[in-house]
Amino acid sequence: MRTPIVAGNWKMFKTIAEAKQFAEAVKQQEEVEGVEQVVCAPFTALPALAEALQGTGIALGAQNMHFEEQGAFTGEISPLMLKELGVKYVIIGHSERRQYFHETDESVNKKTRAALKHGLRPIVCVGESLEEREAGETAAVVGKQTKAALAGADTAQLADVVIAYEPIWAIGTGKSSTAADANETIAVIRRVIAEDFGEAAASVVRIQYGGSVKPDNIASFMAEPDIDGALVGGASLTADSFRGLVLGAR
Ligand SMILES: O=C(CO)COP(=O)(O)O
Repeated sequence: MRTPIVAGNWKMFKTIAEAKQFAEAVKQQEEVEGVEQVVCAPFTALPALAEALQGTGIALGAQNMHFEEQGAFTGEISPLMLKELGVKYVIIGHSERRQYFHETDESVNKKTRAALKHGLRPIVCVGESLEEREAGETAAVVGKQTKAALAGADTAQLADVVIAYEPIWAIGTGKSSTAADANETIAVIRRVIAEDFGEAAASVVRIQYGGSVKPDNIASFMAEPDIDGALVGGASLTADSFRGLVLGAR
């Protein structure tokens, strides 16, 4: 049994004060069992959230990291720095980072392996563009991204890996994939992992859908056999909406 996982990706939203307000609002709510919950916040909000989220059942996540432990890499944050803050998850290779910050399959692979080496759980993002989808290349594109991201990982580490399938055309557009289409592509991802790491390892990897997930559509995705959770942008920004997502994922 794979435990469902709902992760909020706050992107470049929320000051420290706003992040604290979110945590305070969450504390007023009753805890929900049976769903792993993660908030991936901007670096600047992580220290305050590490404290403010204590006792809420929400784990802390980052949105990126460098693959080296330290060095002359101006502006970057290392796995050790995230660990020190109590960060548990880190988003790797989000399509916005691939598109705007030149992340490649190779850097995604280095970061994924570095996260696993340091005991951070990577949420590895894969997904096709609209052009690729219309050309019938979805399975090939996400298959290649998945294989490249996980190359060289230890089979035993796969239980700590989360893959987020986020079709680029569905991100922030209000146009989500159908649950059936998302499940079909996620099944492809699982098959590709099985080719490289075996059926047993592939069966424990959690694979999320992301792209315009809301409290009122998350249940339809969760009803699909291969979808284990969601990576959510816009709808993760308020405590009420985040709770709606978590309740819908049970
Ligand atoms: O990019 C996403 C999460 O990483 C999805 O964003 P939205 O949920 O805002 O579409």
